[in-house]
Amino acid sequence: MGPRFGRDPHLLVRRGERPGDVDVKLLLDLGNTRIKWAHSTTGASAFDRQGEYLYGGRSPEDLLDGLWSAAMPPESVWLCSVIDPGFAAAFEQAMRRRWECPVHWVRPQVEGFGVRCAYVNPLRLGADRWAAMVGARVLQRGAVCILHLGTTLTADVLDSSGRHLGGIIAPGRRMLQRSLQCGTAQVITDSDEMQWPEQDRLGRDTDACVAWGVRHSLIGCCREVLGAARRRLGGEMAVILAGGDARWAQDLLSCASQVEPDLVLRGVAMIADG
Ligand SMILES: Nc1ncnc2c1ncn2[C@@H]1O[C@H](COP(=O)(O)OP(=O)(O)O)[C@@H](O)[C@H]1O
Ligand SMILES: CC(C)(COP(=O)(O)O)[C@@H](O)C(=O)NCCC(=O)O
Repeated sequence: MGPRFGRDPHLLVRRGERPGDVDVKLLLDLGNTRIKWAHSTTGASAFDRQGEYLYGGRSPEDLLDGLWSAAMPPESVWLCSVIDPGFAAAFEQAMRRRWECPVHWVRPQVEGFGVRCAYVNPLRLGADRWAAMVGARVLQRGAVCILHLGTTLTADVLDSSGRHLGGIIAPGRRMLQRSLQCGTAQVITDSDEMQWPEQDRLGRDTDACVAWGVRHSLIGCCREVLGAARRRLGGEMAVILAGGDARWAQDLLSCASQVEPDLVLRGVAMIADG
């Protein structure tokens, strides 16, 4: 029996379509907030985003029920993970038990897929940041700044030769909001959903003050990074916005940018294609 997507409160975007019984790679992006997954048959230009889940405290077995419902197992699995290594290992074992197919981990490299990593120890770089840079090179051959607005806000800058010049890691939208609630006694907000009433960009109650504070923190940080990237590159670059809050940020950044919520999966597809 296939997964019961319709009744699952954790499925956020759209129901996973059943892959046909053909050789399909399963691409997984295990982020700190959500699992995103896609199918790929012919590589980077043809990956097919399937859906996304919040983890919701569920077991790997439960999560897998929602990821693949075809009779044939995937040809291979490509796993890009930045979550707890113990949970990721349990996830891998569950997949191996279920499908007996190869499971490949995305690992950052000194150099590969047209990208040269700035880290002295590339294995310390998040696998999702590496995959995003590989994905960005498919989309942009020139200099590029990736702003990834997920659980965290990360930025990574590549010059036109694919040299990674470095980046930043900062708290993301929900993390910022929750840190205020966790770290204070009286900053209490009514909901996780933030509203930005079009006033003068200053709040007049706690909800609005937090909403504007979070927004200014994120957008101000993005603008600082873009300025630093321009100075370092000595000129303009393309801007790619990725992650769950990419669309939200695009409206606010007032610069030319391309939204690619699935940039990590695009990179994983490229890596899986060899
Ligand atoms: N229903 C939701 N649950 C959690 N986060 C959401 C939701 N809708 C939008 N978001 C935003 O998406 C961000 C997470 O983006 P995502 O790309 O999934 O992160 P990650 O790759 O780190 O798992 C959160 O910071 C949050 O602001
Ligand atoms: C910075 C990150 C937490 C971002 O994860 P995300 O917000 O996409 O879930 C992840 O890339 C990570 O754990 N990186 C390891 C440290 C580093 O990149 O230097």
